[in-house]
Amino acid sequence: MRILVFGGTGYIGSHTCIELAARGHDLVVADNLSNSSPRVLERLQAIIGAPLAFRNVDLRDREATRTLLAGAGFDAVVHFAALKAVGESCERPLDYFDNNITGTLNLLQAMREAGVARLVFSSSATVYGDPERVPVDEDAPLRVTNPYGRTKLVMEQLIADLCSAEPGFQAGVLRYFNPVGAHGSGLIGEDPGGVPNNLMPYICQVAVGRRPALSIYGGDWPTVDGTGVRDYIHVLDLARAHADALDTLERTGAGFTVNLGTGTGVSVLQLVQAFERASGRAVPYEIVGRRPGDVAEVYADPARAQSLLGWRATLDVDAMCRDAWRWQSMNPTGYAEPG
Ligand SMILES: NC(=O)c1ccc[n+]([C@@H]2O[C@H](COP(=O)([O-])OP(=O)(O)OC[C@H]3O[C@@H](n4cnc5c(N)ncnc54)[C@H](O)[C@@H]3O)[C@@H](O)[C@H]2O)c1
Ligand SMILES: O=c1ccn([C@@H]2O[C@H](COP(=O)(O)OP(=O)(O)O[C@H]3O[C@H](CO)[C@@H](O)[C@H](O)[C@H]3O)[C@@H](O)[C@H]2O)c(=O)[nH]1
Repeated sequence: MRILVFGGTGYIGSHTCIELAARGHDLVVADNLSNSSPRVLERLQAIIGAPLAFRNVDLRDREATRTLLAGAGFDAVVHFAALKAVGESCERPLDYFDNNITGTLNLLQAMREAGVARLVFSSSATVYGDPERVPVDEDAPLRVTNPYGRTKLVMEQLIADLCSAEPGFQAGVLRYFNPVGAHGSGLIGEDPGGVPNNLMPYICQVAVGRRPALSIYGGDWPTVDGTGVRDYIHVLDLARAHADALDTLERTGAGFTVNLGTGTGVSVLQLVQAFERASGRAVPYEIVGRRPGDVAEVYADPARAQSLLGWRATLDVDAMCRDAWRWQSMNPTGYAEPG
């Protein structure tokens, strides 16, 4: 298939490009580089062993998005491009609505005009808010707790309405749990700007000496050891799911919404210990107050992804930590030049 990967220089998009290229697809990567480095492209080309077409396009630019798709012969679009920081979305909700929702509308319109009828969309477990029970399956009530989550829910709904109105249009909606880890080459990985919001990149930066200690947000949650429990999933497993989702859309002609998680909950302390084992480095931490908006325990029921896509996660927490550490130790300052 000829595939447009929007947001393809980002963390999950870049790993997915490798999987799609390995399966013989012809790729065009588009991104406005608002949260990724152009260096990703060089690294991707080194891993793939072939040139990779890149277009610097902002999804908010409707004309540029139309031009990108028009007559380009794409069979499908994989749509990663979004702003994703929960705290920032509370401070700047309009930017999130504009970037994520308007951007997605522009993309859907451009797809329609260009006759591209297959979409794989990055959604998030954030659409479940604070779930009533775990594991969470796809029929659990949807309720969001912040503007970022709202954009994901609205985008899912817009896509569902379009699929109902136009039976030829098919979408695979993928609800990711907590993506971590990196490609085994150590050449690409997660490189958040500023202070990391998420646990694994924070642990990596402590282990590599960029930050003194991890703050653990709460030691009194009703969980196995009092710290928050999440479903961490290796980004390589996640990448594979996108290729499987495209194959499933092509094979069945029917859209779907699936959770992508391992089905296993891991606490903050368990992740810290696994990381220390994998890296041989100490990760000093202190337990501080709870972070506003956090919940005790969220992990997936991944059964639907297995039955519909034939996909299940195969890489465990030790592999996630080993690969995250390889990336961080080979690139202590991420994609930026050290110094
Ligand atoms: N990483 C997570 O924890 C997580 C969890 C659930 C869902 N998701 C979703 O998965 C997708 C990918 O996440 P990621 O972790 O790779 O994030 P990322 O920020 O690394 O990648 C997103 C990419 O999209 C690009 N982009 C953003 N707005 C754009 C625009 N208007 N036009 C063109 N490009 C634009 C950014 O420059 C970046 O390269 C996002 O939609 C995110 O919301 C991520
Ligand atoms: O410095 C830190 C960072 C996180 N945590 C804890 O670690 C766990 C995981 O936190 P984080 O990595 O921030 O993930 P989530 O809070 O689960 O949120 C992520 O996963 C959600 C579900 O996919 C998405 O909606 C969010 O956008 C994404 O940030 C939670 O218990 C946090 O309290 C700490 O203790 N210290």
